Amino acid sequence: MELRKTSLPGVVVLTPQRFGDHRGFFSESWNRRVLEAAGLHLPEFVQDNHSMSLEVGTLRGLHFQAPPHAQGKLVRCGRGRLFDVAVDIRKGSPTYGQWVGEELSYENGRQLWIPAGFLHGFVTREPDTEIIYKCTDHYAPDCDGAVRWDSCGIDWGLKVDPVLSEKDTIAPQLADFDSPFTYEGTQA
Ligand SMILES: Cc1cn([C@H]2C[C@H](O)[C@@H](COP(=O)(O)OP(=O)(O)O[C@H]3O[C@@H](C)C(=O)[C@@H](O)[C@H]3O)O2)c(=O)[nH]c1=O
Repeated sequence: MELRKTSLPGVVVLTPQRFGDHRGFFSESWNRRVLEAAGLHLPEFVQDNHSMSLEVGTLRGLHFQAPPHAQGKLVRCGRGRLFDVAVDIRKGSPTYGQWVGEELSYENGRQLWIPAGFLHGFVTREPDTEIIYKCTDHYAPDCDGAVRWDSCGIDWGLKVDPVLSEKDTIAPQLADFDSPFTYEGTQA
């Protein structure tokens, strides 16, 4: 397991080991003991999500769940290729409003750990791209929230207009958004 810090403290890129042979490969996509030995202590996960997006340029985000159902997410790509993004929305954080992005693909096997207190979103870079992510809290529609994808200065690398949900089209701009999160220092 290889761990790489990003420019946002707490957001980490993980690359699990792959064992290739004539059949293909084997990889432990999640192993708490291995991660803890490498120094990353993550909260308990209670829900796994899986979605597929048909078209290149499908953009889902930027999403969060507010406390008391805030979610940390461990994200990977099951098929295809996507650009995954986290934005710090913890009030008082030295990196409030800053973003990091990482390309996650079936080929590279990378994962992104996004703690609670960050927006999450992604755009697909191949047709039929699948994303799979573990969450630290259950889905709570009443706590569900979104910020406009184009209000955080993110370079999505888009070559076409994104395919969006209705909810994501009408989300507020980051500048008009009153975040429910407060900075409490860097945490897993
Ligand atoms: C997120 C979620 C949605 N749903 C339902 C609600 C709705 O009918 C349908 C589609 O929901 P959405 O449009 O919110 O799906 P989507 O736009 O893919 O939302 C997801 O985007 C990424 C970026 C995230 O980080 C996730 O947490 C989640 O917000 O699935 C669940 O049943 N459980 C869940 O955990």
